[in-house]
Amino acid sequence: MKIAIIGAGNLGLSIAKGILHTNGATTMYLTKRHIEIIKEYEKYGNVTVTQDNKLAVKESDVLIFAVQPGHFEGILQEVKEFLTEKHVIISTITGFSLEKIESIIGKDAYIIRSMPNTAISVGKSMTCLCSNEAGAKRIELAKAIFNRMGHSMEIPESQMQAATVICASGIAFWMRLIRATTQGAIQLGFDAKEAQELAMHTCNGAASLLIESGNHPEEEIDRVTTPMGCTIEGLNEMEHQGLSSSLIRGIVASFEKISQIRKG
Ligand SMILES: NC(=O)C1=CN([C@@H]2O[C@H](COP(=O)(O)OP(=O)(O)OC[C@H]3O[C@@H](n4cnc5c(N)ncnc54)[C@H](OP(=O)(O)O)[C@@H]3O)[C@@H](O)[C@H]2O)C=CC1
Ligand SMILES: O=C(O)[C@@H]1CCC=N1
Repeated sequence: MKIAIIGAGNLGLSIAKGILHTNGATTMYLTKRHIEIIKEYEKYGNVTVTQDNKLAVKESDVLIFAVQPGHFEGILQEVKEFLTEKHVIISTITGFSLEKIESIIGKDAYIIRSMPNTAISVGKSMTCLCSNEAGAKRIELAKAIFNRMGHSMEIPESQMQAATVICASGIAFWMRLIRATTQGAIQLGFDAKEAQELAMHTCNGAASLLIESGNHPEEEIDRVTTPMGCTIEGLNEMEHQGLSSSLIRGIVASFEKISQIRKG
């Protein structure tokens, strides 16, 4: 697979790492304007780092766009004359609709919108996908690419905004929960490194329990909460302080912000 990542920033480089980690490409082009800081990626023999988006497009089949929303249209205009039938266009851009992409490069292009997260760098991204009508013929290919680097789900485009909050921003939300747990553990006497180790692996265990058992979280909570014990005491205090409520409100605020970005 010949892959280009147009916009090798935070997300683009995470995808590049995930692809390298899984030997997912025969050749990979990484583009950005200031390439000095990513030149080191050329140590992987099959990687070319360049400012030249047109070259990357001509030399690749799968094009993953990971630039800021305000840059996307200009870049599509720049490369559109080099797009051919061989290309699969995968956009990670928040709030940029399939219709808008089609209006720039045409309805016949195979266009996929994807919403991965930065855990793609370690092969653990939850990635949501949707496509335009033509792109439906390439959605299985896109799923195969992202399934090598985590788990994917095809969703209607109308849910992409919600998926952005839950899956992409979600990484930051979970990080803060892990960080807060770490701070609690430090207060209880663990040193900082140990505290983070305890928090990370407990979080990993909780998610794995649900993934592997298919159980509802409350079923697992019931197994932990001894009557009159310390777990229910802590959990109820967290809820009195608004734990679930603040998470839900944060998720909704994040969702509403994307609507503003789209309008802007
Ligand atoms: N970060 C995340 O976790 C997620 C981000 N997204 C979406 O992915 C997109 C990228 O986000 P993120 O990685 O955080 O943003 P970054 O700003 O980190 O990365 C964007 C990159 O695009 C490059 N760029 C800008 N102009 C051009 C150009 N003309 N040609 C080639 N490259 C260019 C920039 O580098 P330079 O200035 O050197 O050109 C920069 O490295 C956004 O649309 C975001 O909504 C989606 C899911 C998760
Ligand atoms: O914060 C943002 O707007 C982008 C989209 C999801 C993750 N980062």
